[in-house]
Amino acid sequence: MSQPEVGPKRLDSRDPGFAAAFRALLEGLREEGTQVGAAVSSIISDVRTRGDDAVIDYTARFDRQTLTAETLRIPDAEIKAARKLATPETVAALELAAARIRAFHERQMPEDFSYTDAAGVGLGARWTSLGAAGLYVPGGKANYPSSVLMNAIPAKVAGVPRLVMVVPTPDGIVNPLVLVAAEISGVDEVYRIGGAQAVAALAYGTATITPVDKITGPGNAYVAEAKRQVFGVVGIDMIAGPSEILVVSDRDSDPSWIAADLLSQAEHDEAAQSILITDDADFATAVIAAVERHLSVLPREAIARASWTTHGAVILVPDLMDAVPLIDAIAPEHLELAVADPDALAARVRNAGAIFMGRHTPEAIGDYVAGPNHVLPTSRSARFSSGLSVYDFLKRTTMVRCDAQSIREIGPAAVTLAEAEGLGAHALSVALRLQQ
Ligand SMILES: NC(=O)c1ccc[n+]([C@@H]2O[C@H](COP(=O)([O-])OP(=O)(O)OC[C@H]3O[C@@H](n4cnc5c(N)ncnc54)[C@H](O)[C@@H]3O)[C@@H](O)[C@H]2O)c1
Ligand SMILES: N[C@H](CO)Cc1c[nH]c[nH+]1
Ligand SMILES: [Zn+2]
Repeated sequence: MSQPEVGPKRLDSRDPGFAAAFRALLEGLREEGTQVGAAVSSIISDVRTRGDDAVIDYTARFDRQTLTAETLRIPDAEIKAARKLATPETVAALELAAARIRAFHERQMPEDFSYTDAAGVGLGARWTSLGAAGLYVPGGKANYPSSVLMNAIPAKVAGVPRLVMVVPTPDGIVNPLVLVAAEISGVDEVYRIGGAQAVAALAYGTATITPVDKITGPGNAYVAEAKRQVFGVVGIDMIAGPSEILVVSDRDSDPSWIAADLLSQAEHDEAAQSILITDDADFATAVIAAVERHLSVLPREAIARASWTTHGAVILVPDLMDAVPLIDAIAPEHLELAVADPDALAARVRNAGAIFMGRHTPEAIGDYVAGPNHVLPTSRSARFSSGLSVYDFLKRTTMVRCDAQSIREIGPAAVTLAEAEGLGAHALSVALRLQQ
């Protein structure tokens, strides 16, 4: 295919230069390193030393908001009052989304197990929730109430007793829908702070904010770097990169639908990536033309256009099954299969954060109301990780129970292994119990 001067990259898997062009495309999916490490580490150490005072100073500097220790937290009355600032349809839509997300995540709850083996040893594993989870909600360019539901509901379903949300409110402006979503999903405390200082406060605590056990949620480069730096003190979910969508479509899809699907992720971020794989060159051309038509009516046209023209790609393959190795290499955050038999393709795909099956399942339905989580692995990390779930808010503890008889059955082998490792106290602690 010929390359247009501006627009998505066009690749054909039959071209001799395809392998190199595809490698370059994958390179573009790699998370870019950030240059904010030193600034973030100084903010974190300041919050550890000066607590609330440091958080208040950074909030004044970056969010142009004057707070005191007493006003860091958004009062429950203000959160309840937010409902009156939202339209009834929006609240109803959030409630429908919450119910569907809750129902899906309830199905993920794993079961404890226990049994007694042939040697008479009692064995098992039980799940317990984290004690406290911190949810970061971005407050600058993107401020999504749907992401509040997606982070908070799995934690609630897992049984986390304390859920703490932080959201920067630049110039004091709060998005009421974010507060409504927090209330619907059962968030216990909300603080009007953001950036690395909020992450540090959640991880280390201040006089006002009791520390949490794990921090989840997306954010800008400062937030992502802060999460990296506090990992180990607390758990984190993932470092989320820009959104991605990969659509595989045959010629029978409506080009206008597919164009809108590609733009649905392009409009998130200039760095988002939207890729179409198809087996029909005319269809590819029709989708590119439809993208142009849609772009001009989008409220976030500039962002979507920048993303599509710099990171968009259309790949032509001779047969749709030839898409499978490309999908696995891209390991997309979202994979849409707009083909006649999505099951046949899906069965062969190993790497994808979430799969949307068939022409009537746009990715955007999953962003809001389908039920599965929309916090998904990006930057090819679907090769080794999964989307946010109740498992992120649970941990497993194993249990062992020997009695005088069963320890005599398995203990001698433990003594042998301890001696082989030169660990005398290990050997002794078992051997003493064999002499009863
Ligand atoms: N993957 C997802 O699901 C998803 C969802 C929503 C948002 N996002 C991403 O989250 C990001 C949100 O970023 P945002 O900026 O809009 O909001 P944000 O809340 O992440 O960042 C705002 C904070 O950044 C800090 N900050 C800004 N400039 C700073 C500086 N010079 N030095 C130190 N700290 C500074 C401030 O403390 C401010 O409160 C975007 O990149 C967006 O794409 C991703
Ligand atoms: N698609 C985004 C995650 O990649 C999530 C989102 C929030 N609102 C709309 N979409
Ligand atoms: Zn989205």
